[in-house]
Amino acid sequence: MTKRFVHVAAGVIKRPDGTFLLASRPEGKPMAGYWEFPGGKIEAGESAAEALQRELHEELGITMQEALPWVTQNFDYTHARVRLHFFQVEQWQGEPQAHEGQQMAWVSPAHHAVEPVLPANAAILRWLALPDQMQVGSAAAECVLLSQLPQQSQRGEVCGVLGPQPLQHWSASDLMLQTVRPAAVSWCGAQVQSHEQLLHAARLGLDYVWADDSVTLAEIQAWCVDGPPLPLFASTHRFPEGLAAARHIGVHGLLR
Ligand SMILES: Nc1nc2c([nH]c(=O)n2[C@H]2C[C@H](O)[C@@H](COP(=O)(O)OP(=O)(O)OP(=O)(O)O)O2)c(=O)[nH]1
Ligand SMILES: [Mg+2]
Repeated sequence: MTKRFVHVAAGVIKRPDGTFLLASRPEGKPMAGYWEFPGGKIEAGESAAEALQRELHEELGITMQEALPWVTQNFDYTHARVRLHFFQVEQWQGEPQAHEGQQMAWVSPAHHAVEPVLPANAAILRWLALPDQMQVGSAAAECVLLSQLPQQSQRGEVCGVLGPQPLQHWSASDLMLQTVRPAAVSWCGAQVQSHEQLLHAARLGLDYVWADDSVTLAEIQAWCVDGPPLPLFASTHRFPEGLAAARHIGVHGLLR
């Protein structure tokens, strides 16, 4: 019999300098000593955001003021099969305090400094280094080239906070020909035009997808309802109101 999912809400509590909070799991819980994002199980009748609000108050004594839905991850532990609903929390009241005897650490995307981290969180930690506004190549024109001419999309560079690092950026049609993520690249993403393509990118373990201009706002909203399985970029002109509006519905960032 397949185990039922235990639904969990977890918060990436982020300060303006980009550092975020990790906490160690207290003694007595499964996987005690492992580091995690504060949060916990969603109780009957609660939305994921409501559960996070309650957990952050119980565990850290803070009052969350806004939660931006981000990504959802499934993981099979021996103790449970979990579905993790991650949010980014950038506004809260109070100073986080360890209410449950946990250790706490503010860490940066480039340097986590605490170990071991719960295995379901490995991809999450990588993804926190993705900028929220991205273009591929050193000029916007190259981005257009990369996305429109698949034969030229073998290798580019991610700009933004990543600095120049090898990137594989596939067109939607190239994506569907792939069966594994290439080993030699630091970052691997793809253009997507359908939900099927988005799910394929997640199965390959990619770092992001870009819903190109052919994807409607309604489709983007539908893909975000339950949290996309990996960071989702949308096109800049799909969100003329800007990045904040996109993040509000669960889009990671904008790509031009
Ligand atoms: N809070 C949190 N849980 C995570 C993360 N990653 C991850 O795999 N998990 C797993 C570990 C657990 O199996 C599950 C969370 O369940 P939990 O038992 O810690 O939840 P809780 O805080 O409500 O604890 P309790 O009241 O039941 O003692 O999700 C994460 O980043 N944060
Ligand atoms: Mg917890």
